[in-house]
Amino acid sequence: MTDIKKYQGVIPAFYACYDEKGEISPEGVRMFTRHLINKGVKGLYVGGSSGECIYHSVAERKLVLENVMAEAKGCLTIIAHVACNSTRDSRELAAHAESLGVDAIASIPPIYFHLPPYGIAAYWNDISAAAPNTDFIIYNIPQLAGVALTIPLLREMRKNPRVIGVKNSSMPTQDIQMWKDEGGEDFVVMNGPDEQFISGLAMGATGGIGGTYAVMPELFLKAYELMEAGEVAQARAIQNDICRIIYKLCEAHGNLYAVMKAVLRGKGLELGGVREPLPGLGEGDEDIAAQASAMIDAAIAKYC
Ligand SMILES: CC(=O)N[C@H](C=O)[C@@H](O)[C@H](O)[C@H](O)CO
Ligand SMILES: CC(=O)C(=O)O
Repeated sequence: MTDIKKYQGVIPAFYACYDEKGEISPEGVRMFTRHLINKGVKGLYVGGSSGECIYHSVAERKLVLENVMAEAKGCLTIIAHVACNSTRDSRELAAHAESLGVDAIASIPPIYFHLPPYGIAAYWNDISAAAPNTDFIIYNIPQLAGVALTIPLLREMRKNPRVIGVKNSSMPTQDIQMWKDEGGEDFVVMNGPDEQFISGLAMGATGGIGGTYAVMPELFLKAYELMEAGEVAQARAIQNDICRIIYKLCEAHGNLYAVMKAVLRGKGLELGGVREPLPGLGEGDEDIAAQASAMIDAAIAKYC
């Protein structure tokens, strides 16, 4: 039986941490993990989109997870995203994640080739079978993966007792309602789009996993707390500020993750840049990061 409480709350997506040469920095990973533990988040989503997983080798992804676990095991809920292009590599990461004692593994659908539903189910079940004692979370992100979760596919996947939930990054919050209704009371459904955090919660999401949480965890934690308490008006005020901050971050020429790491750099946390082909910071982007950082500080001072 899943302990749904483990997934109730704010789970930042972990960023890739590089040294000055652009290699994975184990020290950076540990420092960033400690930083987020100190902020009071519920857990971490490691090796997902925000973790730049698709640009990392299997060995690099293991190194990241090992260093996160060294700091966070036993004090945070850890969800390791393990999907690679091939089932073979994904299974290797799944088994590795289980050996480290993560709470759950997660997987996007197979990318590039749009496989039929039975091919997607086989991929997910093969990955899950490589971590036979670990919860499995389906990652639905149709706008990037190119294929979407459907109710028939979810029904098929729920024959696997390890499938405990969906991380839903599609834009309709209606999808959250559908997965939750199909899965039942104890089924975990995590909100993806940070711009709709409180709407996802209102539709019944268990909690959220998001790419921008790590630059402003205080705001997401406060919004979550207010939604739990039924204080929707104040939660909405925070959500509005969160959205304005995200729009500011997205004004930059550089990739969102590069800008968010610039924000964290300004707060004393050096996590490096982003791996190519993601565009790094361009002219004027430092200013945008500084403006976003000031907006974050002001919102924290106002609400937290
Ligand atoms: C498409 C995508 O990456 N979605 C992320 C996960 O659901 C979000 O957390 C975004 O990073 C966030 O909403 C910013 O747009
Ligand atoms: C943002 C997110 O959900 C990810 O990193 O996959």
